[in-house]
Amino acid sequence: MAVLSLSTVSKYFGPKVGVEGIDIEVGRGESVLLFGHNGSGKTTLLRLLATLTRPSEGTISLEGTEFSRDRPTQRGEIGFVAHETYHYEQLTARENLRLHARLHGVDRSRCETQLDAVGLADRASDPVSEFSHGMAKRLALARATLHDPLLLLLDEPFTGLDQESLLRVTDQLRNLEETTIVFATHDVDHGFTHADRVLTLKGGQLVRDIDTADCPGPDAIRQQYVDTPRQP
Ligand SMILES: Nc1ncnc2c1ncn2[C@@H]1O[C@H](COP(=O)(O)OP(=O)(O)OP(=O)(O)O)[C@@H](O)[C@H]1O
Repeated sequence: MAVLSLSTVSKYFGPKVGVEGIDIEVGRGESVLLFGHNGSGKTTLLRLLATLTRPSEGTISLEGTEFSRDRPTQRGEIGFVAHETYHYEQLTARENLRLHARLHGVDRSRCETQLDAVGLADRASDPVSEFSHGMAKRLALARATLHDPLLLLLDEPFTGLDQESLLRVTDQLRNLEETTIVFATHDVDHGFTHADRVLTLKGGQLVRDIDTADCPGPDAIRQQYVDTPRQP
């Protein structure tokens, strides 16, 4: 059974199309790259999957249970690293993770494991306001995976990372074999390395769904990007 199912999902912003008529099934442990021009619907789709916004039409299910329109109960099964990192800037890295641990009923000792995994153990007592962008992003990944979510959503996880942060983040992702991952990135090289499938969006619609195993490499994806003209 698919872990994640979308059936004719659309999201409209007034007359504007966010996404339209999306049908997707994603299996456990599968890693799916969302690809497309600016404005093609990647963030809208991630926000729908994160239950931060509701579809205008269609249904989304996680492990066979449909997201309820009023009160989605699946948030505890989902981890999300958005464009913004949304930390409490005045709190330390450890305090940020402990808050999240309390919220999800996770043992606080796991915070230390996570800080270590993203290479922030020696900065655990520093306020996040003193962190670089890459460090804040690493902490966001530690927070998003702290409660061992079934579904991990990542919006541009590689953007603005220095070499060390990039290695830490990619290492973390590689270790999440059981987690279903949906991520959007313009960094095709890293995206391709971590994806089992590439979904291409255009004007909010899903126009291509290919397994990376059937694709010659990131250049072919890049070429497809060039060949897919922008929506007017
Ligand atoms: N809150 C909103 N109000 C109105 N229109 C919106 C809103 N959010 C998204 N849109 C529109 O929905 C479409 C899809 O936007 P979205 O942010 O999902 O694209 P994207 O593929 O993530 O782009 P990028 O690569 O720039 O991050 C765009 O036309 C955008 O203008």
